Amino acid sequence: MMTRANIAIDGPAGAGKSTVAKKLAAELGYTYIDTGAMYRALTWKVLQEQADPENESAVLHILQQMHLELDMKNGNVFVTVDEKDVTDAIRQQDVTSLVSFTARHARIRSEMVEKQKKLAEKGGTVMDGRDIGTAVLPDASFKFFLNATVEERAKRRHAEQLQKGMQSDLTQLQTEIAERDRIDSERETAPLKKADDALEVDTTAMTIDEVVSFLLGIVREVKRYE
Ligand SMILES: Nc1ncnc2c1ncn2[C@@H]1O[C@H](COP(=O)(O)OP(=O)(O)O)[C@@H](O)[C@H]1O
Ligand SMILES: Nc1ccn([C@@H]2O[C@H](COP(=O)(O)OP(=O)(O)O)[C@@H](O)[C@H]2O)c(=O)n1
Repeated sequence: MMTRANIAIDGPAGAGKSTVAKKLAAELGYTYIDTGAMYRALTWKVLQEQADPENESAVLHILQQMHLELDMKNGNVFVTVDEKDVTDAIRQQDVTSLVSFTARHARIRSEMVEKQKKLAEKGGTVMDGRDIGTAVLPDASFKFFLNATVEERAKRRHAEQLQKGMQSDLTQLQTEIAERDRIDSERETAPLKKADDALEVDTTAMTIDEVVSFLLGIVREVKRYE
């Protein structure tokens, strides 16, 4: 019988994780779990409460009090905090520039990892983030680490923001992405890092469909021989 695997997708900002994870999940009939949206939602709430993102106890208190929900509707992730739809708000610049600071604390990460493990306990998930292969799902059946040059990742985000009618400055975006990757890679707890047993895929010169087909090929091929 085909088992329902868990698939871990990690990588730096703009590598294509959420786009690819969503499509892979749809192809396999799996649930997509966007862990970045969880850290973003927490950061949104920290901003609302005018708390200091560097203050671990204050951030932890907010996390323990807030009610966070992730739902898929028509192929998109909707995020609710305390009954309020924050789907668009969590993608705004104020949240983006602070999220790596709230995500740096050990106690925050341990609460988040617990929640994420629970979401995946029945299998059949595609989960994307920074520490999925290393900390959240170390036993995942498939681990991918998507990467691309920082120039390409900034270009992709720039195109996306312009398409959404948002303001965007390519040079600034590249600096912001590189800085966020630096903070994510240098933190002490579960830094952004390829798991030793993950397959790294350089997507710089690949289209979205090429990346999806490549990953899907591996998942289907391996499952056939399980
Ligand atoms: N291989 C690719 N080629 C071109 N554009 C891509 C590719 N992968 C993703 N994108 C686009 O780049 C942007 C960032 O992708 P996203 O999935 O949000 O990245 P991540 O989740 O890794 O931050 C999106 O607009 C997406 O459509
Ligand atoms: N598993 C995860 C997911 C996200 N994060 C943090 O949350 C931020 C936002 O993640 P995201 O996946 O939404 O970011 P993008 O790659 O979409 O820009 C990251 O820069 C990390 O600081 C994390 O620490 N661990």
